[in-house]
Amino acid sequence: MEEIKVIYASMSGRNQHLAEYVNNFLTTKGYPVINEEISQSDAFTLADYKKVILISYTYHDGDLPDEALDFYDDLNDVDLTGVEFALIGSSSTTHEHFGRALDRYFKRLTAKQATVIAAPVKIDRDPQATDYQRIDALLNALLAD
Ligand SMILES: Cc1cc2nc3c(=O)[nH]c(=O)nc-3n(C[C@H](O)[C@H](O)[C@H](O)COP(=O)(O)O)c2cc1C
Repeated sequence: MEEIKVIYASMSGRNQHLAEYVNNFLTTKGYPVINEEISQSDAFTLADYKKVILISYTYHDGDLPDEALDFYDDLNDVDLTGVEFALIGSSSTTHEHFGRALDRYFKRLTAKQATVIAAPVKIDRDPQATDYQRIDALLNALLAD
């Protein structure tokens, strides 16, 4: 089966945990997974994949994590035609711009001809059982076609 890329940004561990959950979900179904922390991930290789899962917290005032900025800038210079993305992130409703980093990715990825398969799954801090169900549904949609 085709390799699926999972890229995550995490400062205090929640999104790293979500990346591990996603990895387990995919490998249990038999998909090979490449798992990368975002500062180690090369946006120029994204077009080599058919399916990518991007997992990120939101920082500052509704912005991307600092360690994601190079990756995000490089997205300007790639053509992602034919690549499907799913966006997931734990952030916090205590902040004004809840999970807005995911909205930024949504806009940029679609501007670069990627297909973002659904609205981002935004999770308030620690994931609950219903959040895992939302993640499962998103991943099943990503795998469906
Ligand atoms: C300084 C700071 C700024 C933050 N700003 C936002 C924000 O603007 N919007 C938001 O939804 N969450 C914000 N958060 C919350 C984090 O995104 C949230 O705690 C997230 O679960 C952290 O994920 P991690 O454990 O993977 O690092 C902020 C957290 C900190 C410490």
